[in-house]
Amino acid sequence: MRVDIVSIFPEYFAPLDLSLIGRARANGTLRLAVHDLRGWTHDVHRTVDDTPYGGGPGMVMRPEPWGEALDALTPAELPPPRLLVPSPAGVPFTQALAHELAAEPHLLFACGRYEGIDQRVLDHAATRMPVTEVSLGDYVLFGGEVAVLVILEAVTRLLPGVLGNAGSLTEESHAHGLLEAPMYTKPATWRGLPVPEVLRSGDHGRIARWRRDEALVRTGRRRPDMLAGLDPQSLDKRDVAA
Ligand SMILES: CN1CCCC[C@@H]1Cn1ccc2ccc(-c3n[nH]c(N)c3C#N)cc21
Repeated sequence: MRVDIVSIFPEYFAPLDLSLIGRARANGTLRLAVHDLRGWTHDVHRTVDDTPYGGGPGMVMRPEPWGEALDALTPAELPPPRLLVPSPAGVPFTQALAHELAAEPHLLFACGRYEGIDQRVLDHAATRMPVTEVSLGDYVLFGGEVAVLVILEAVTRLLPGVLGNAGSLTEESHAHGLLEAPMYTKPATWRGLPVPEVLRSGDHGRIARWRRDEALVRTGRRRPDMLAGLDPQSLDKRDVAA
């Protein structure tokens, strides 16, 4: 997968040299490049923002540098990338969308700042590539960089070979529509608190049932909305009893 990121704070993405993403880049699974939007400005002050038409607080990101940046990163001889624009007004970023993005050959992230990017940048881009405005959640950040870090981590871990134990992808929260069951490791008792006996029983059927039951209870208590969205086909009669 090829990933291009455009931002006025390219240094935000230094952490992408670390850990599993760093390894994915080193082995070629992920080909990532970060670009400074100011590289597409032509004035001495390298201006990327201006006052909003219609008035109001703050500044808006000018369309010209963005237009030139997106042109430079979407050469006509290559298939167009999917443009992702983090925004509080975007569609919710979910595990399902992470899987969708993990299947894309080329992602192009546009990190806005200030009050956002001039809408015409997205409208013009949509005439030549798929554009998705995406939101991490119902809270407000300073800009899109943190969102790109989150999205990139969620997507990269789904790429083949990135996670050593691909099995963990099938057992984690949101993978099967439920929150993950509680996890334990040694010692068997810690500060007087024991590990649930079933997890030390060696009975894998009982363990799987216990984990399923715990996941259902935890999801019902913390995220009843997820239970409502669960495919009834994925439940069995023992779940109903749980
Ligand atoms: C505060 N300021 C005036 C109100 C509008 C937003 C603006 C700040 N801002 C500029 C670019 C930009 C991109 C993403 C986000 C963002 N906030 N919350 C999310 N879940 C986000 C995502 N993903 C915020 C951004």
